[in-house]
Amino acid sequence: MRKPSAKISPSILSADFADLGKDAVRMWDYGAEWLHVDCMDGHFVPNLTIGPPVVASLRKRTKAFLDCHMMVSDPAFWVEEYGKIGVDGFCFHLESVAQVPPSQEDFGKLKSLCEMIKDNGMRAGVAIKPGTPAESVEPLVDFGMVEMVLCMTVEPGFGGQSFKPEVMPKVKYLREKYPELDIQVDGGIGPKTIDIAAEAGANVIVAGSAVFLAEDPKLVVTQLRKSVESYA
Ligand SMILES: O=C(CO)[C@@H](O)[C@H](O)COP(=O)(O)O
Ligand SMILES: [Co+2]
Repeated sequence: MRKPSAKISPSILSADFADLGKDAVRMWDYGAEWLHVDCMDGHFVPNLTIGPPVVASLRKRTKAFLDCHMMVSDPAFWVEEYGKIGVDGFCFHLESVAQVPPSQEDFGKLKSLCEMIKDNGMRAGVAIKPGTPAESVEPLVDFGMVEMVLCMTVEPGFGGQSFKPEVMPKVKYLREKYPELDIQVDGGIGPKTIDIAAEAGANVIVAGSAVFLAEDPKLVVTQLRKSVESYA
């Protein structure tokens, strides 16, 4: 069975924040069907980025699938507002809601959070840090609570870090177990690292600095897609 289609999601964390609208539009023009929006609250991670007003302005500018990566301590607090804005994907961190591995009580919380995300018109995704095992998210996939697992390939918080190849066995394991699952990788992905991630089975590709700092960002978007498609 082929893995799901490639989705390229440039991370606007590396864009020019004084010109976000323009950068969002040009990513769509370069062929990126998703736009990755890193929402950080300064608590879950030691960095502060953007929230609802900016995400709402982005929504007005782009037709891309708005892929919000919620690096926040209380994701449930934000669900309704992001739903109203018209965000497409709401991906919360497992570690922000549950112990690792999650307890029985945590599964109750996770289930209601995922239901809330869907009731507010968004796709639910779960993100895990490099050190969090794949097994911790299996029940969320098995019970249809999430449609995407994001395997972080750097510690969340900042763009421009180095890709962690040690995360790849986790991606491989999830791909073998779930051939139709959207598996996203995020952190340090670019032309030099994409083949490792694509071969492991990732199909949703986030790239920030590799796209925005490139001389030819369109070429990078095309290279990322080609690599994912060649390992389909
Ligand atoms: O979520 C994050 C960082 O926490 C990412 O989305 C980064 O913004 C990706 O940037 P690069 O590593 O591709 O520069
Ligand atoms: Co991200």
